[in-house]
Amino acid sequence: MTRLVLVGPPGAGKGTQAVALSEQLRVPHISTGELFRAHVGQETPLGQEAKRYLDSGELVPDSVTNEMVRERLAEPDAKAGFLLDGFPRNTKQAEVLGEILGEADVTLDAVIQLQVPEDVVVARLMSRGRADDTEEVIRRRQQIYVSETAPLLEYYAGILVTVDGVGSVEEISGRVLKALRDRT
Ligand SMILES: Nc1ncnc2c1ncn2[C@@H]1O[C@H](COP(=O)(O)OP(=O)(O)O)[C@@H](O)[C@H]1O
Repeated sequence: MTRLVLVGPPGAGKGTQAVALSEQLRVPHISTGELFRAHVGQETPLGQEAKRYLDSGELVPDSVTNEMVRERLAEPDAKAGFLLDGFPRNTKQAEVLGEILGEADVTLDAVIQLQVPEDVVVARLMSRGRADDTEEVIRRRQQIYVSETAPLLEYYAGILVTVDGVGSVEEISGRVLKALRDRT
């Protein structure tokens, strides 16, 4: 049970849970948002391309995102497993992920959905204060989640594990680990 994807609206706590879960499961945490922010911070060509999308809350074009993920998954530490956070974010990206894994003859074990009511999500984001956490950009990211990312729940219906994302960090990671155990 080591190749996992974490899905949930912005503010669902994916990043926080991913850190806790990747420690417990001993797999690398791969966050596309963090990878993009690192590129922007280091002013790489990819970062220069991605910056305006991050600033506005739009998705970075699939061609850029997919290549970045492909390279990250090719690194040795991702061979035995990974926890993807923020990717895929639409069904096209999910298809590309399927191709990347197919080339290595492996498949996803589970897609974990963190379920959090929208008012809780917005309150969390407003108090977080990251550069892209202004009200307008938050609203745009939520819209994109509904229109682009939520269809993944259908796409992954067969391996979807839905977990209540309201509670303490430990409570929620405990729920995820239990749900993964109960599944097999
Ligand atoms: N898979 C992806 N495809 C396209 N853009 C992405 C992807 N992952 C992250 N991004 C970009 O990075 C931004 C921040 O992502 P992330 O850190 O996951 O934040 P959040 O989960 O709060 O939306 C997104 O708004 C988007 O611009």
